[in-house]
Amino acid sequence: MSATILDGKATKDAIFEELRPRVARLVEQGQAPGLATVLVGDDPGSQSYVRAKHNDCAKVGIKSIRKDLPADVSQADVEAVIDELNADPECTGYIVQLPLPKHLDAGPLLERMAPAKDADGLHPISLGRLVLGEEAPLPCTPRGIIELLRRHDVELNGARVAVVGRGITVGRPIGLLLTRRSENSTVTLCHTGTKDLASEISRADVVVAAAGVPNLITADMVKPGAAVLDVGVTRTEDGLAGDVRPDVAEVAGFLSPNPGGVGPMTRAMLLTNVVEAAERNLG
Ligand SMILES: Nc1nc(=O)c2c([nH]1)NC[C@@H]1CN(c3ccc(C(=O)N[C@@H](CCC(=O)O)C(=O)O)cc3)C=[N+]21
Repeated sequence: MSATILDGKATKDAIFEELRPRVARLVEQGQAPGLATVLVGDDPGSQSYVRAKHNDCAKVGIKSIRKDLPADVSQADVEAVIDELNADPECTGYIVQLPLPKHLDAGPLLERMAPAKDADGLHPISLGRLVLGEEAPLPCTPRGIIELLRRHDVELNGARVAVVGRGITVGRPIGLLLTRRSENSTVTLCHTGTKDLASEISRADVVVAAAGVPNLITADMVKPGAAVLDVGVTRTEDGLAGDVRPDVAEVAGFLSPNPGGVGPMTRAMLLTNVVEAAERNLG
């Protein structure tokens, strides 16, 4: 048996097709969505992610604005850029690309962003609204994972989901989404303090591997037929490695590859958040 591939790239393309007419309608109504990115420094990985986001915007007709700042920019100068984007009517949503250089204090910068323009869904106000069950932009990677599963008819209602990793962008928030009534999953959050990871994984119908530990999830742990999402990426001497060992494909029912899985879905959800924010502005 070999797993059905959860193709994030093709699914992203399908979502872009759905966004294009919504963007055109917003433009007609004078509410053109505009995504801005704030990028500090010249990390090649970050630069390539940001470039991809601007290419995506061009594909669906969203205006995009780039704020590229030098690696040694001061906290005050980043604050000034954030204030400028908060005030700019052409920017309806934006992100500050993470990680930021160590001399910058990320928390106060992210909190300074206007919550209505939070395209990542990671602003403390957005995360608070998610906990409260209020409408808010949703964190892009968790939302992308759920969308990828839904579009491949993977059952979430009543499913046992094992999440591995408690990071802010994926592991911590995804349980909030999956345990809403609309998803109705039962979630176990595993982390470095988990006593028996293999036994937690073996019970799961869906495994979300977001630990950033290469090959952490192995075929012997996975319940036959389970859906496994490889979210972690680590740069190793032999190139990029995911959290899921390739032999998992022989046991899993569904597998999201890395690259080509959750990464493109994250970008599709970023643009979805921007379009939805512009639609909310229309009322
Ligand atoms: N404020 C902020 N928001 C983010 O969403 C954010 C961030 N900072 N910092 C870094 C991480 C990482 N991230 C990725 C998004 C898409 C791909 C993606 O599309 N990857 C392609 C491959 C792209 C390539 O090969 O370069 C794939 O998986 O197929 C990867 C990684 C978003 N992040």
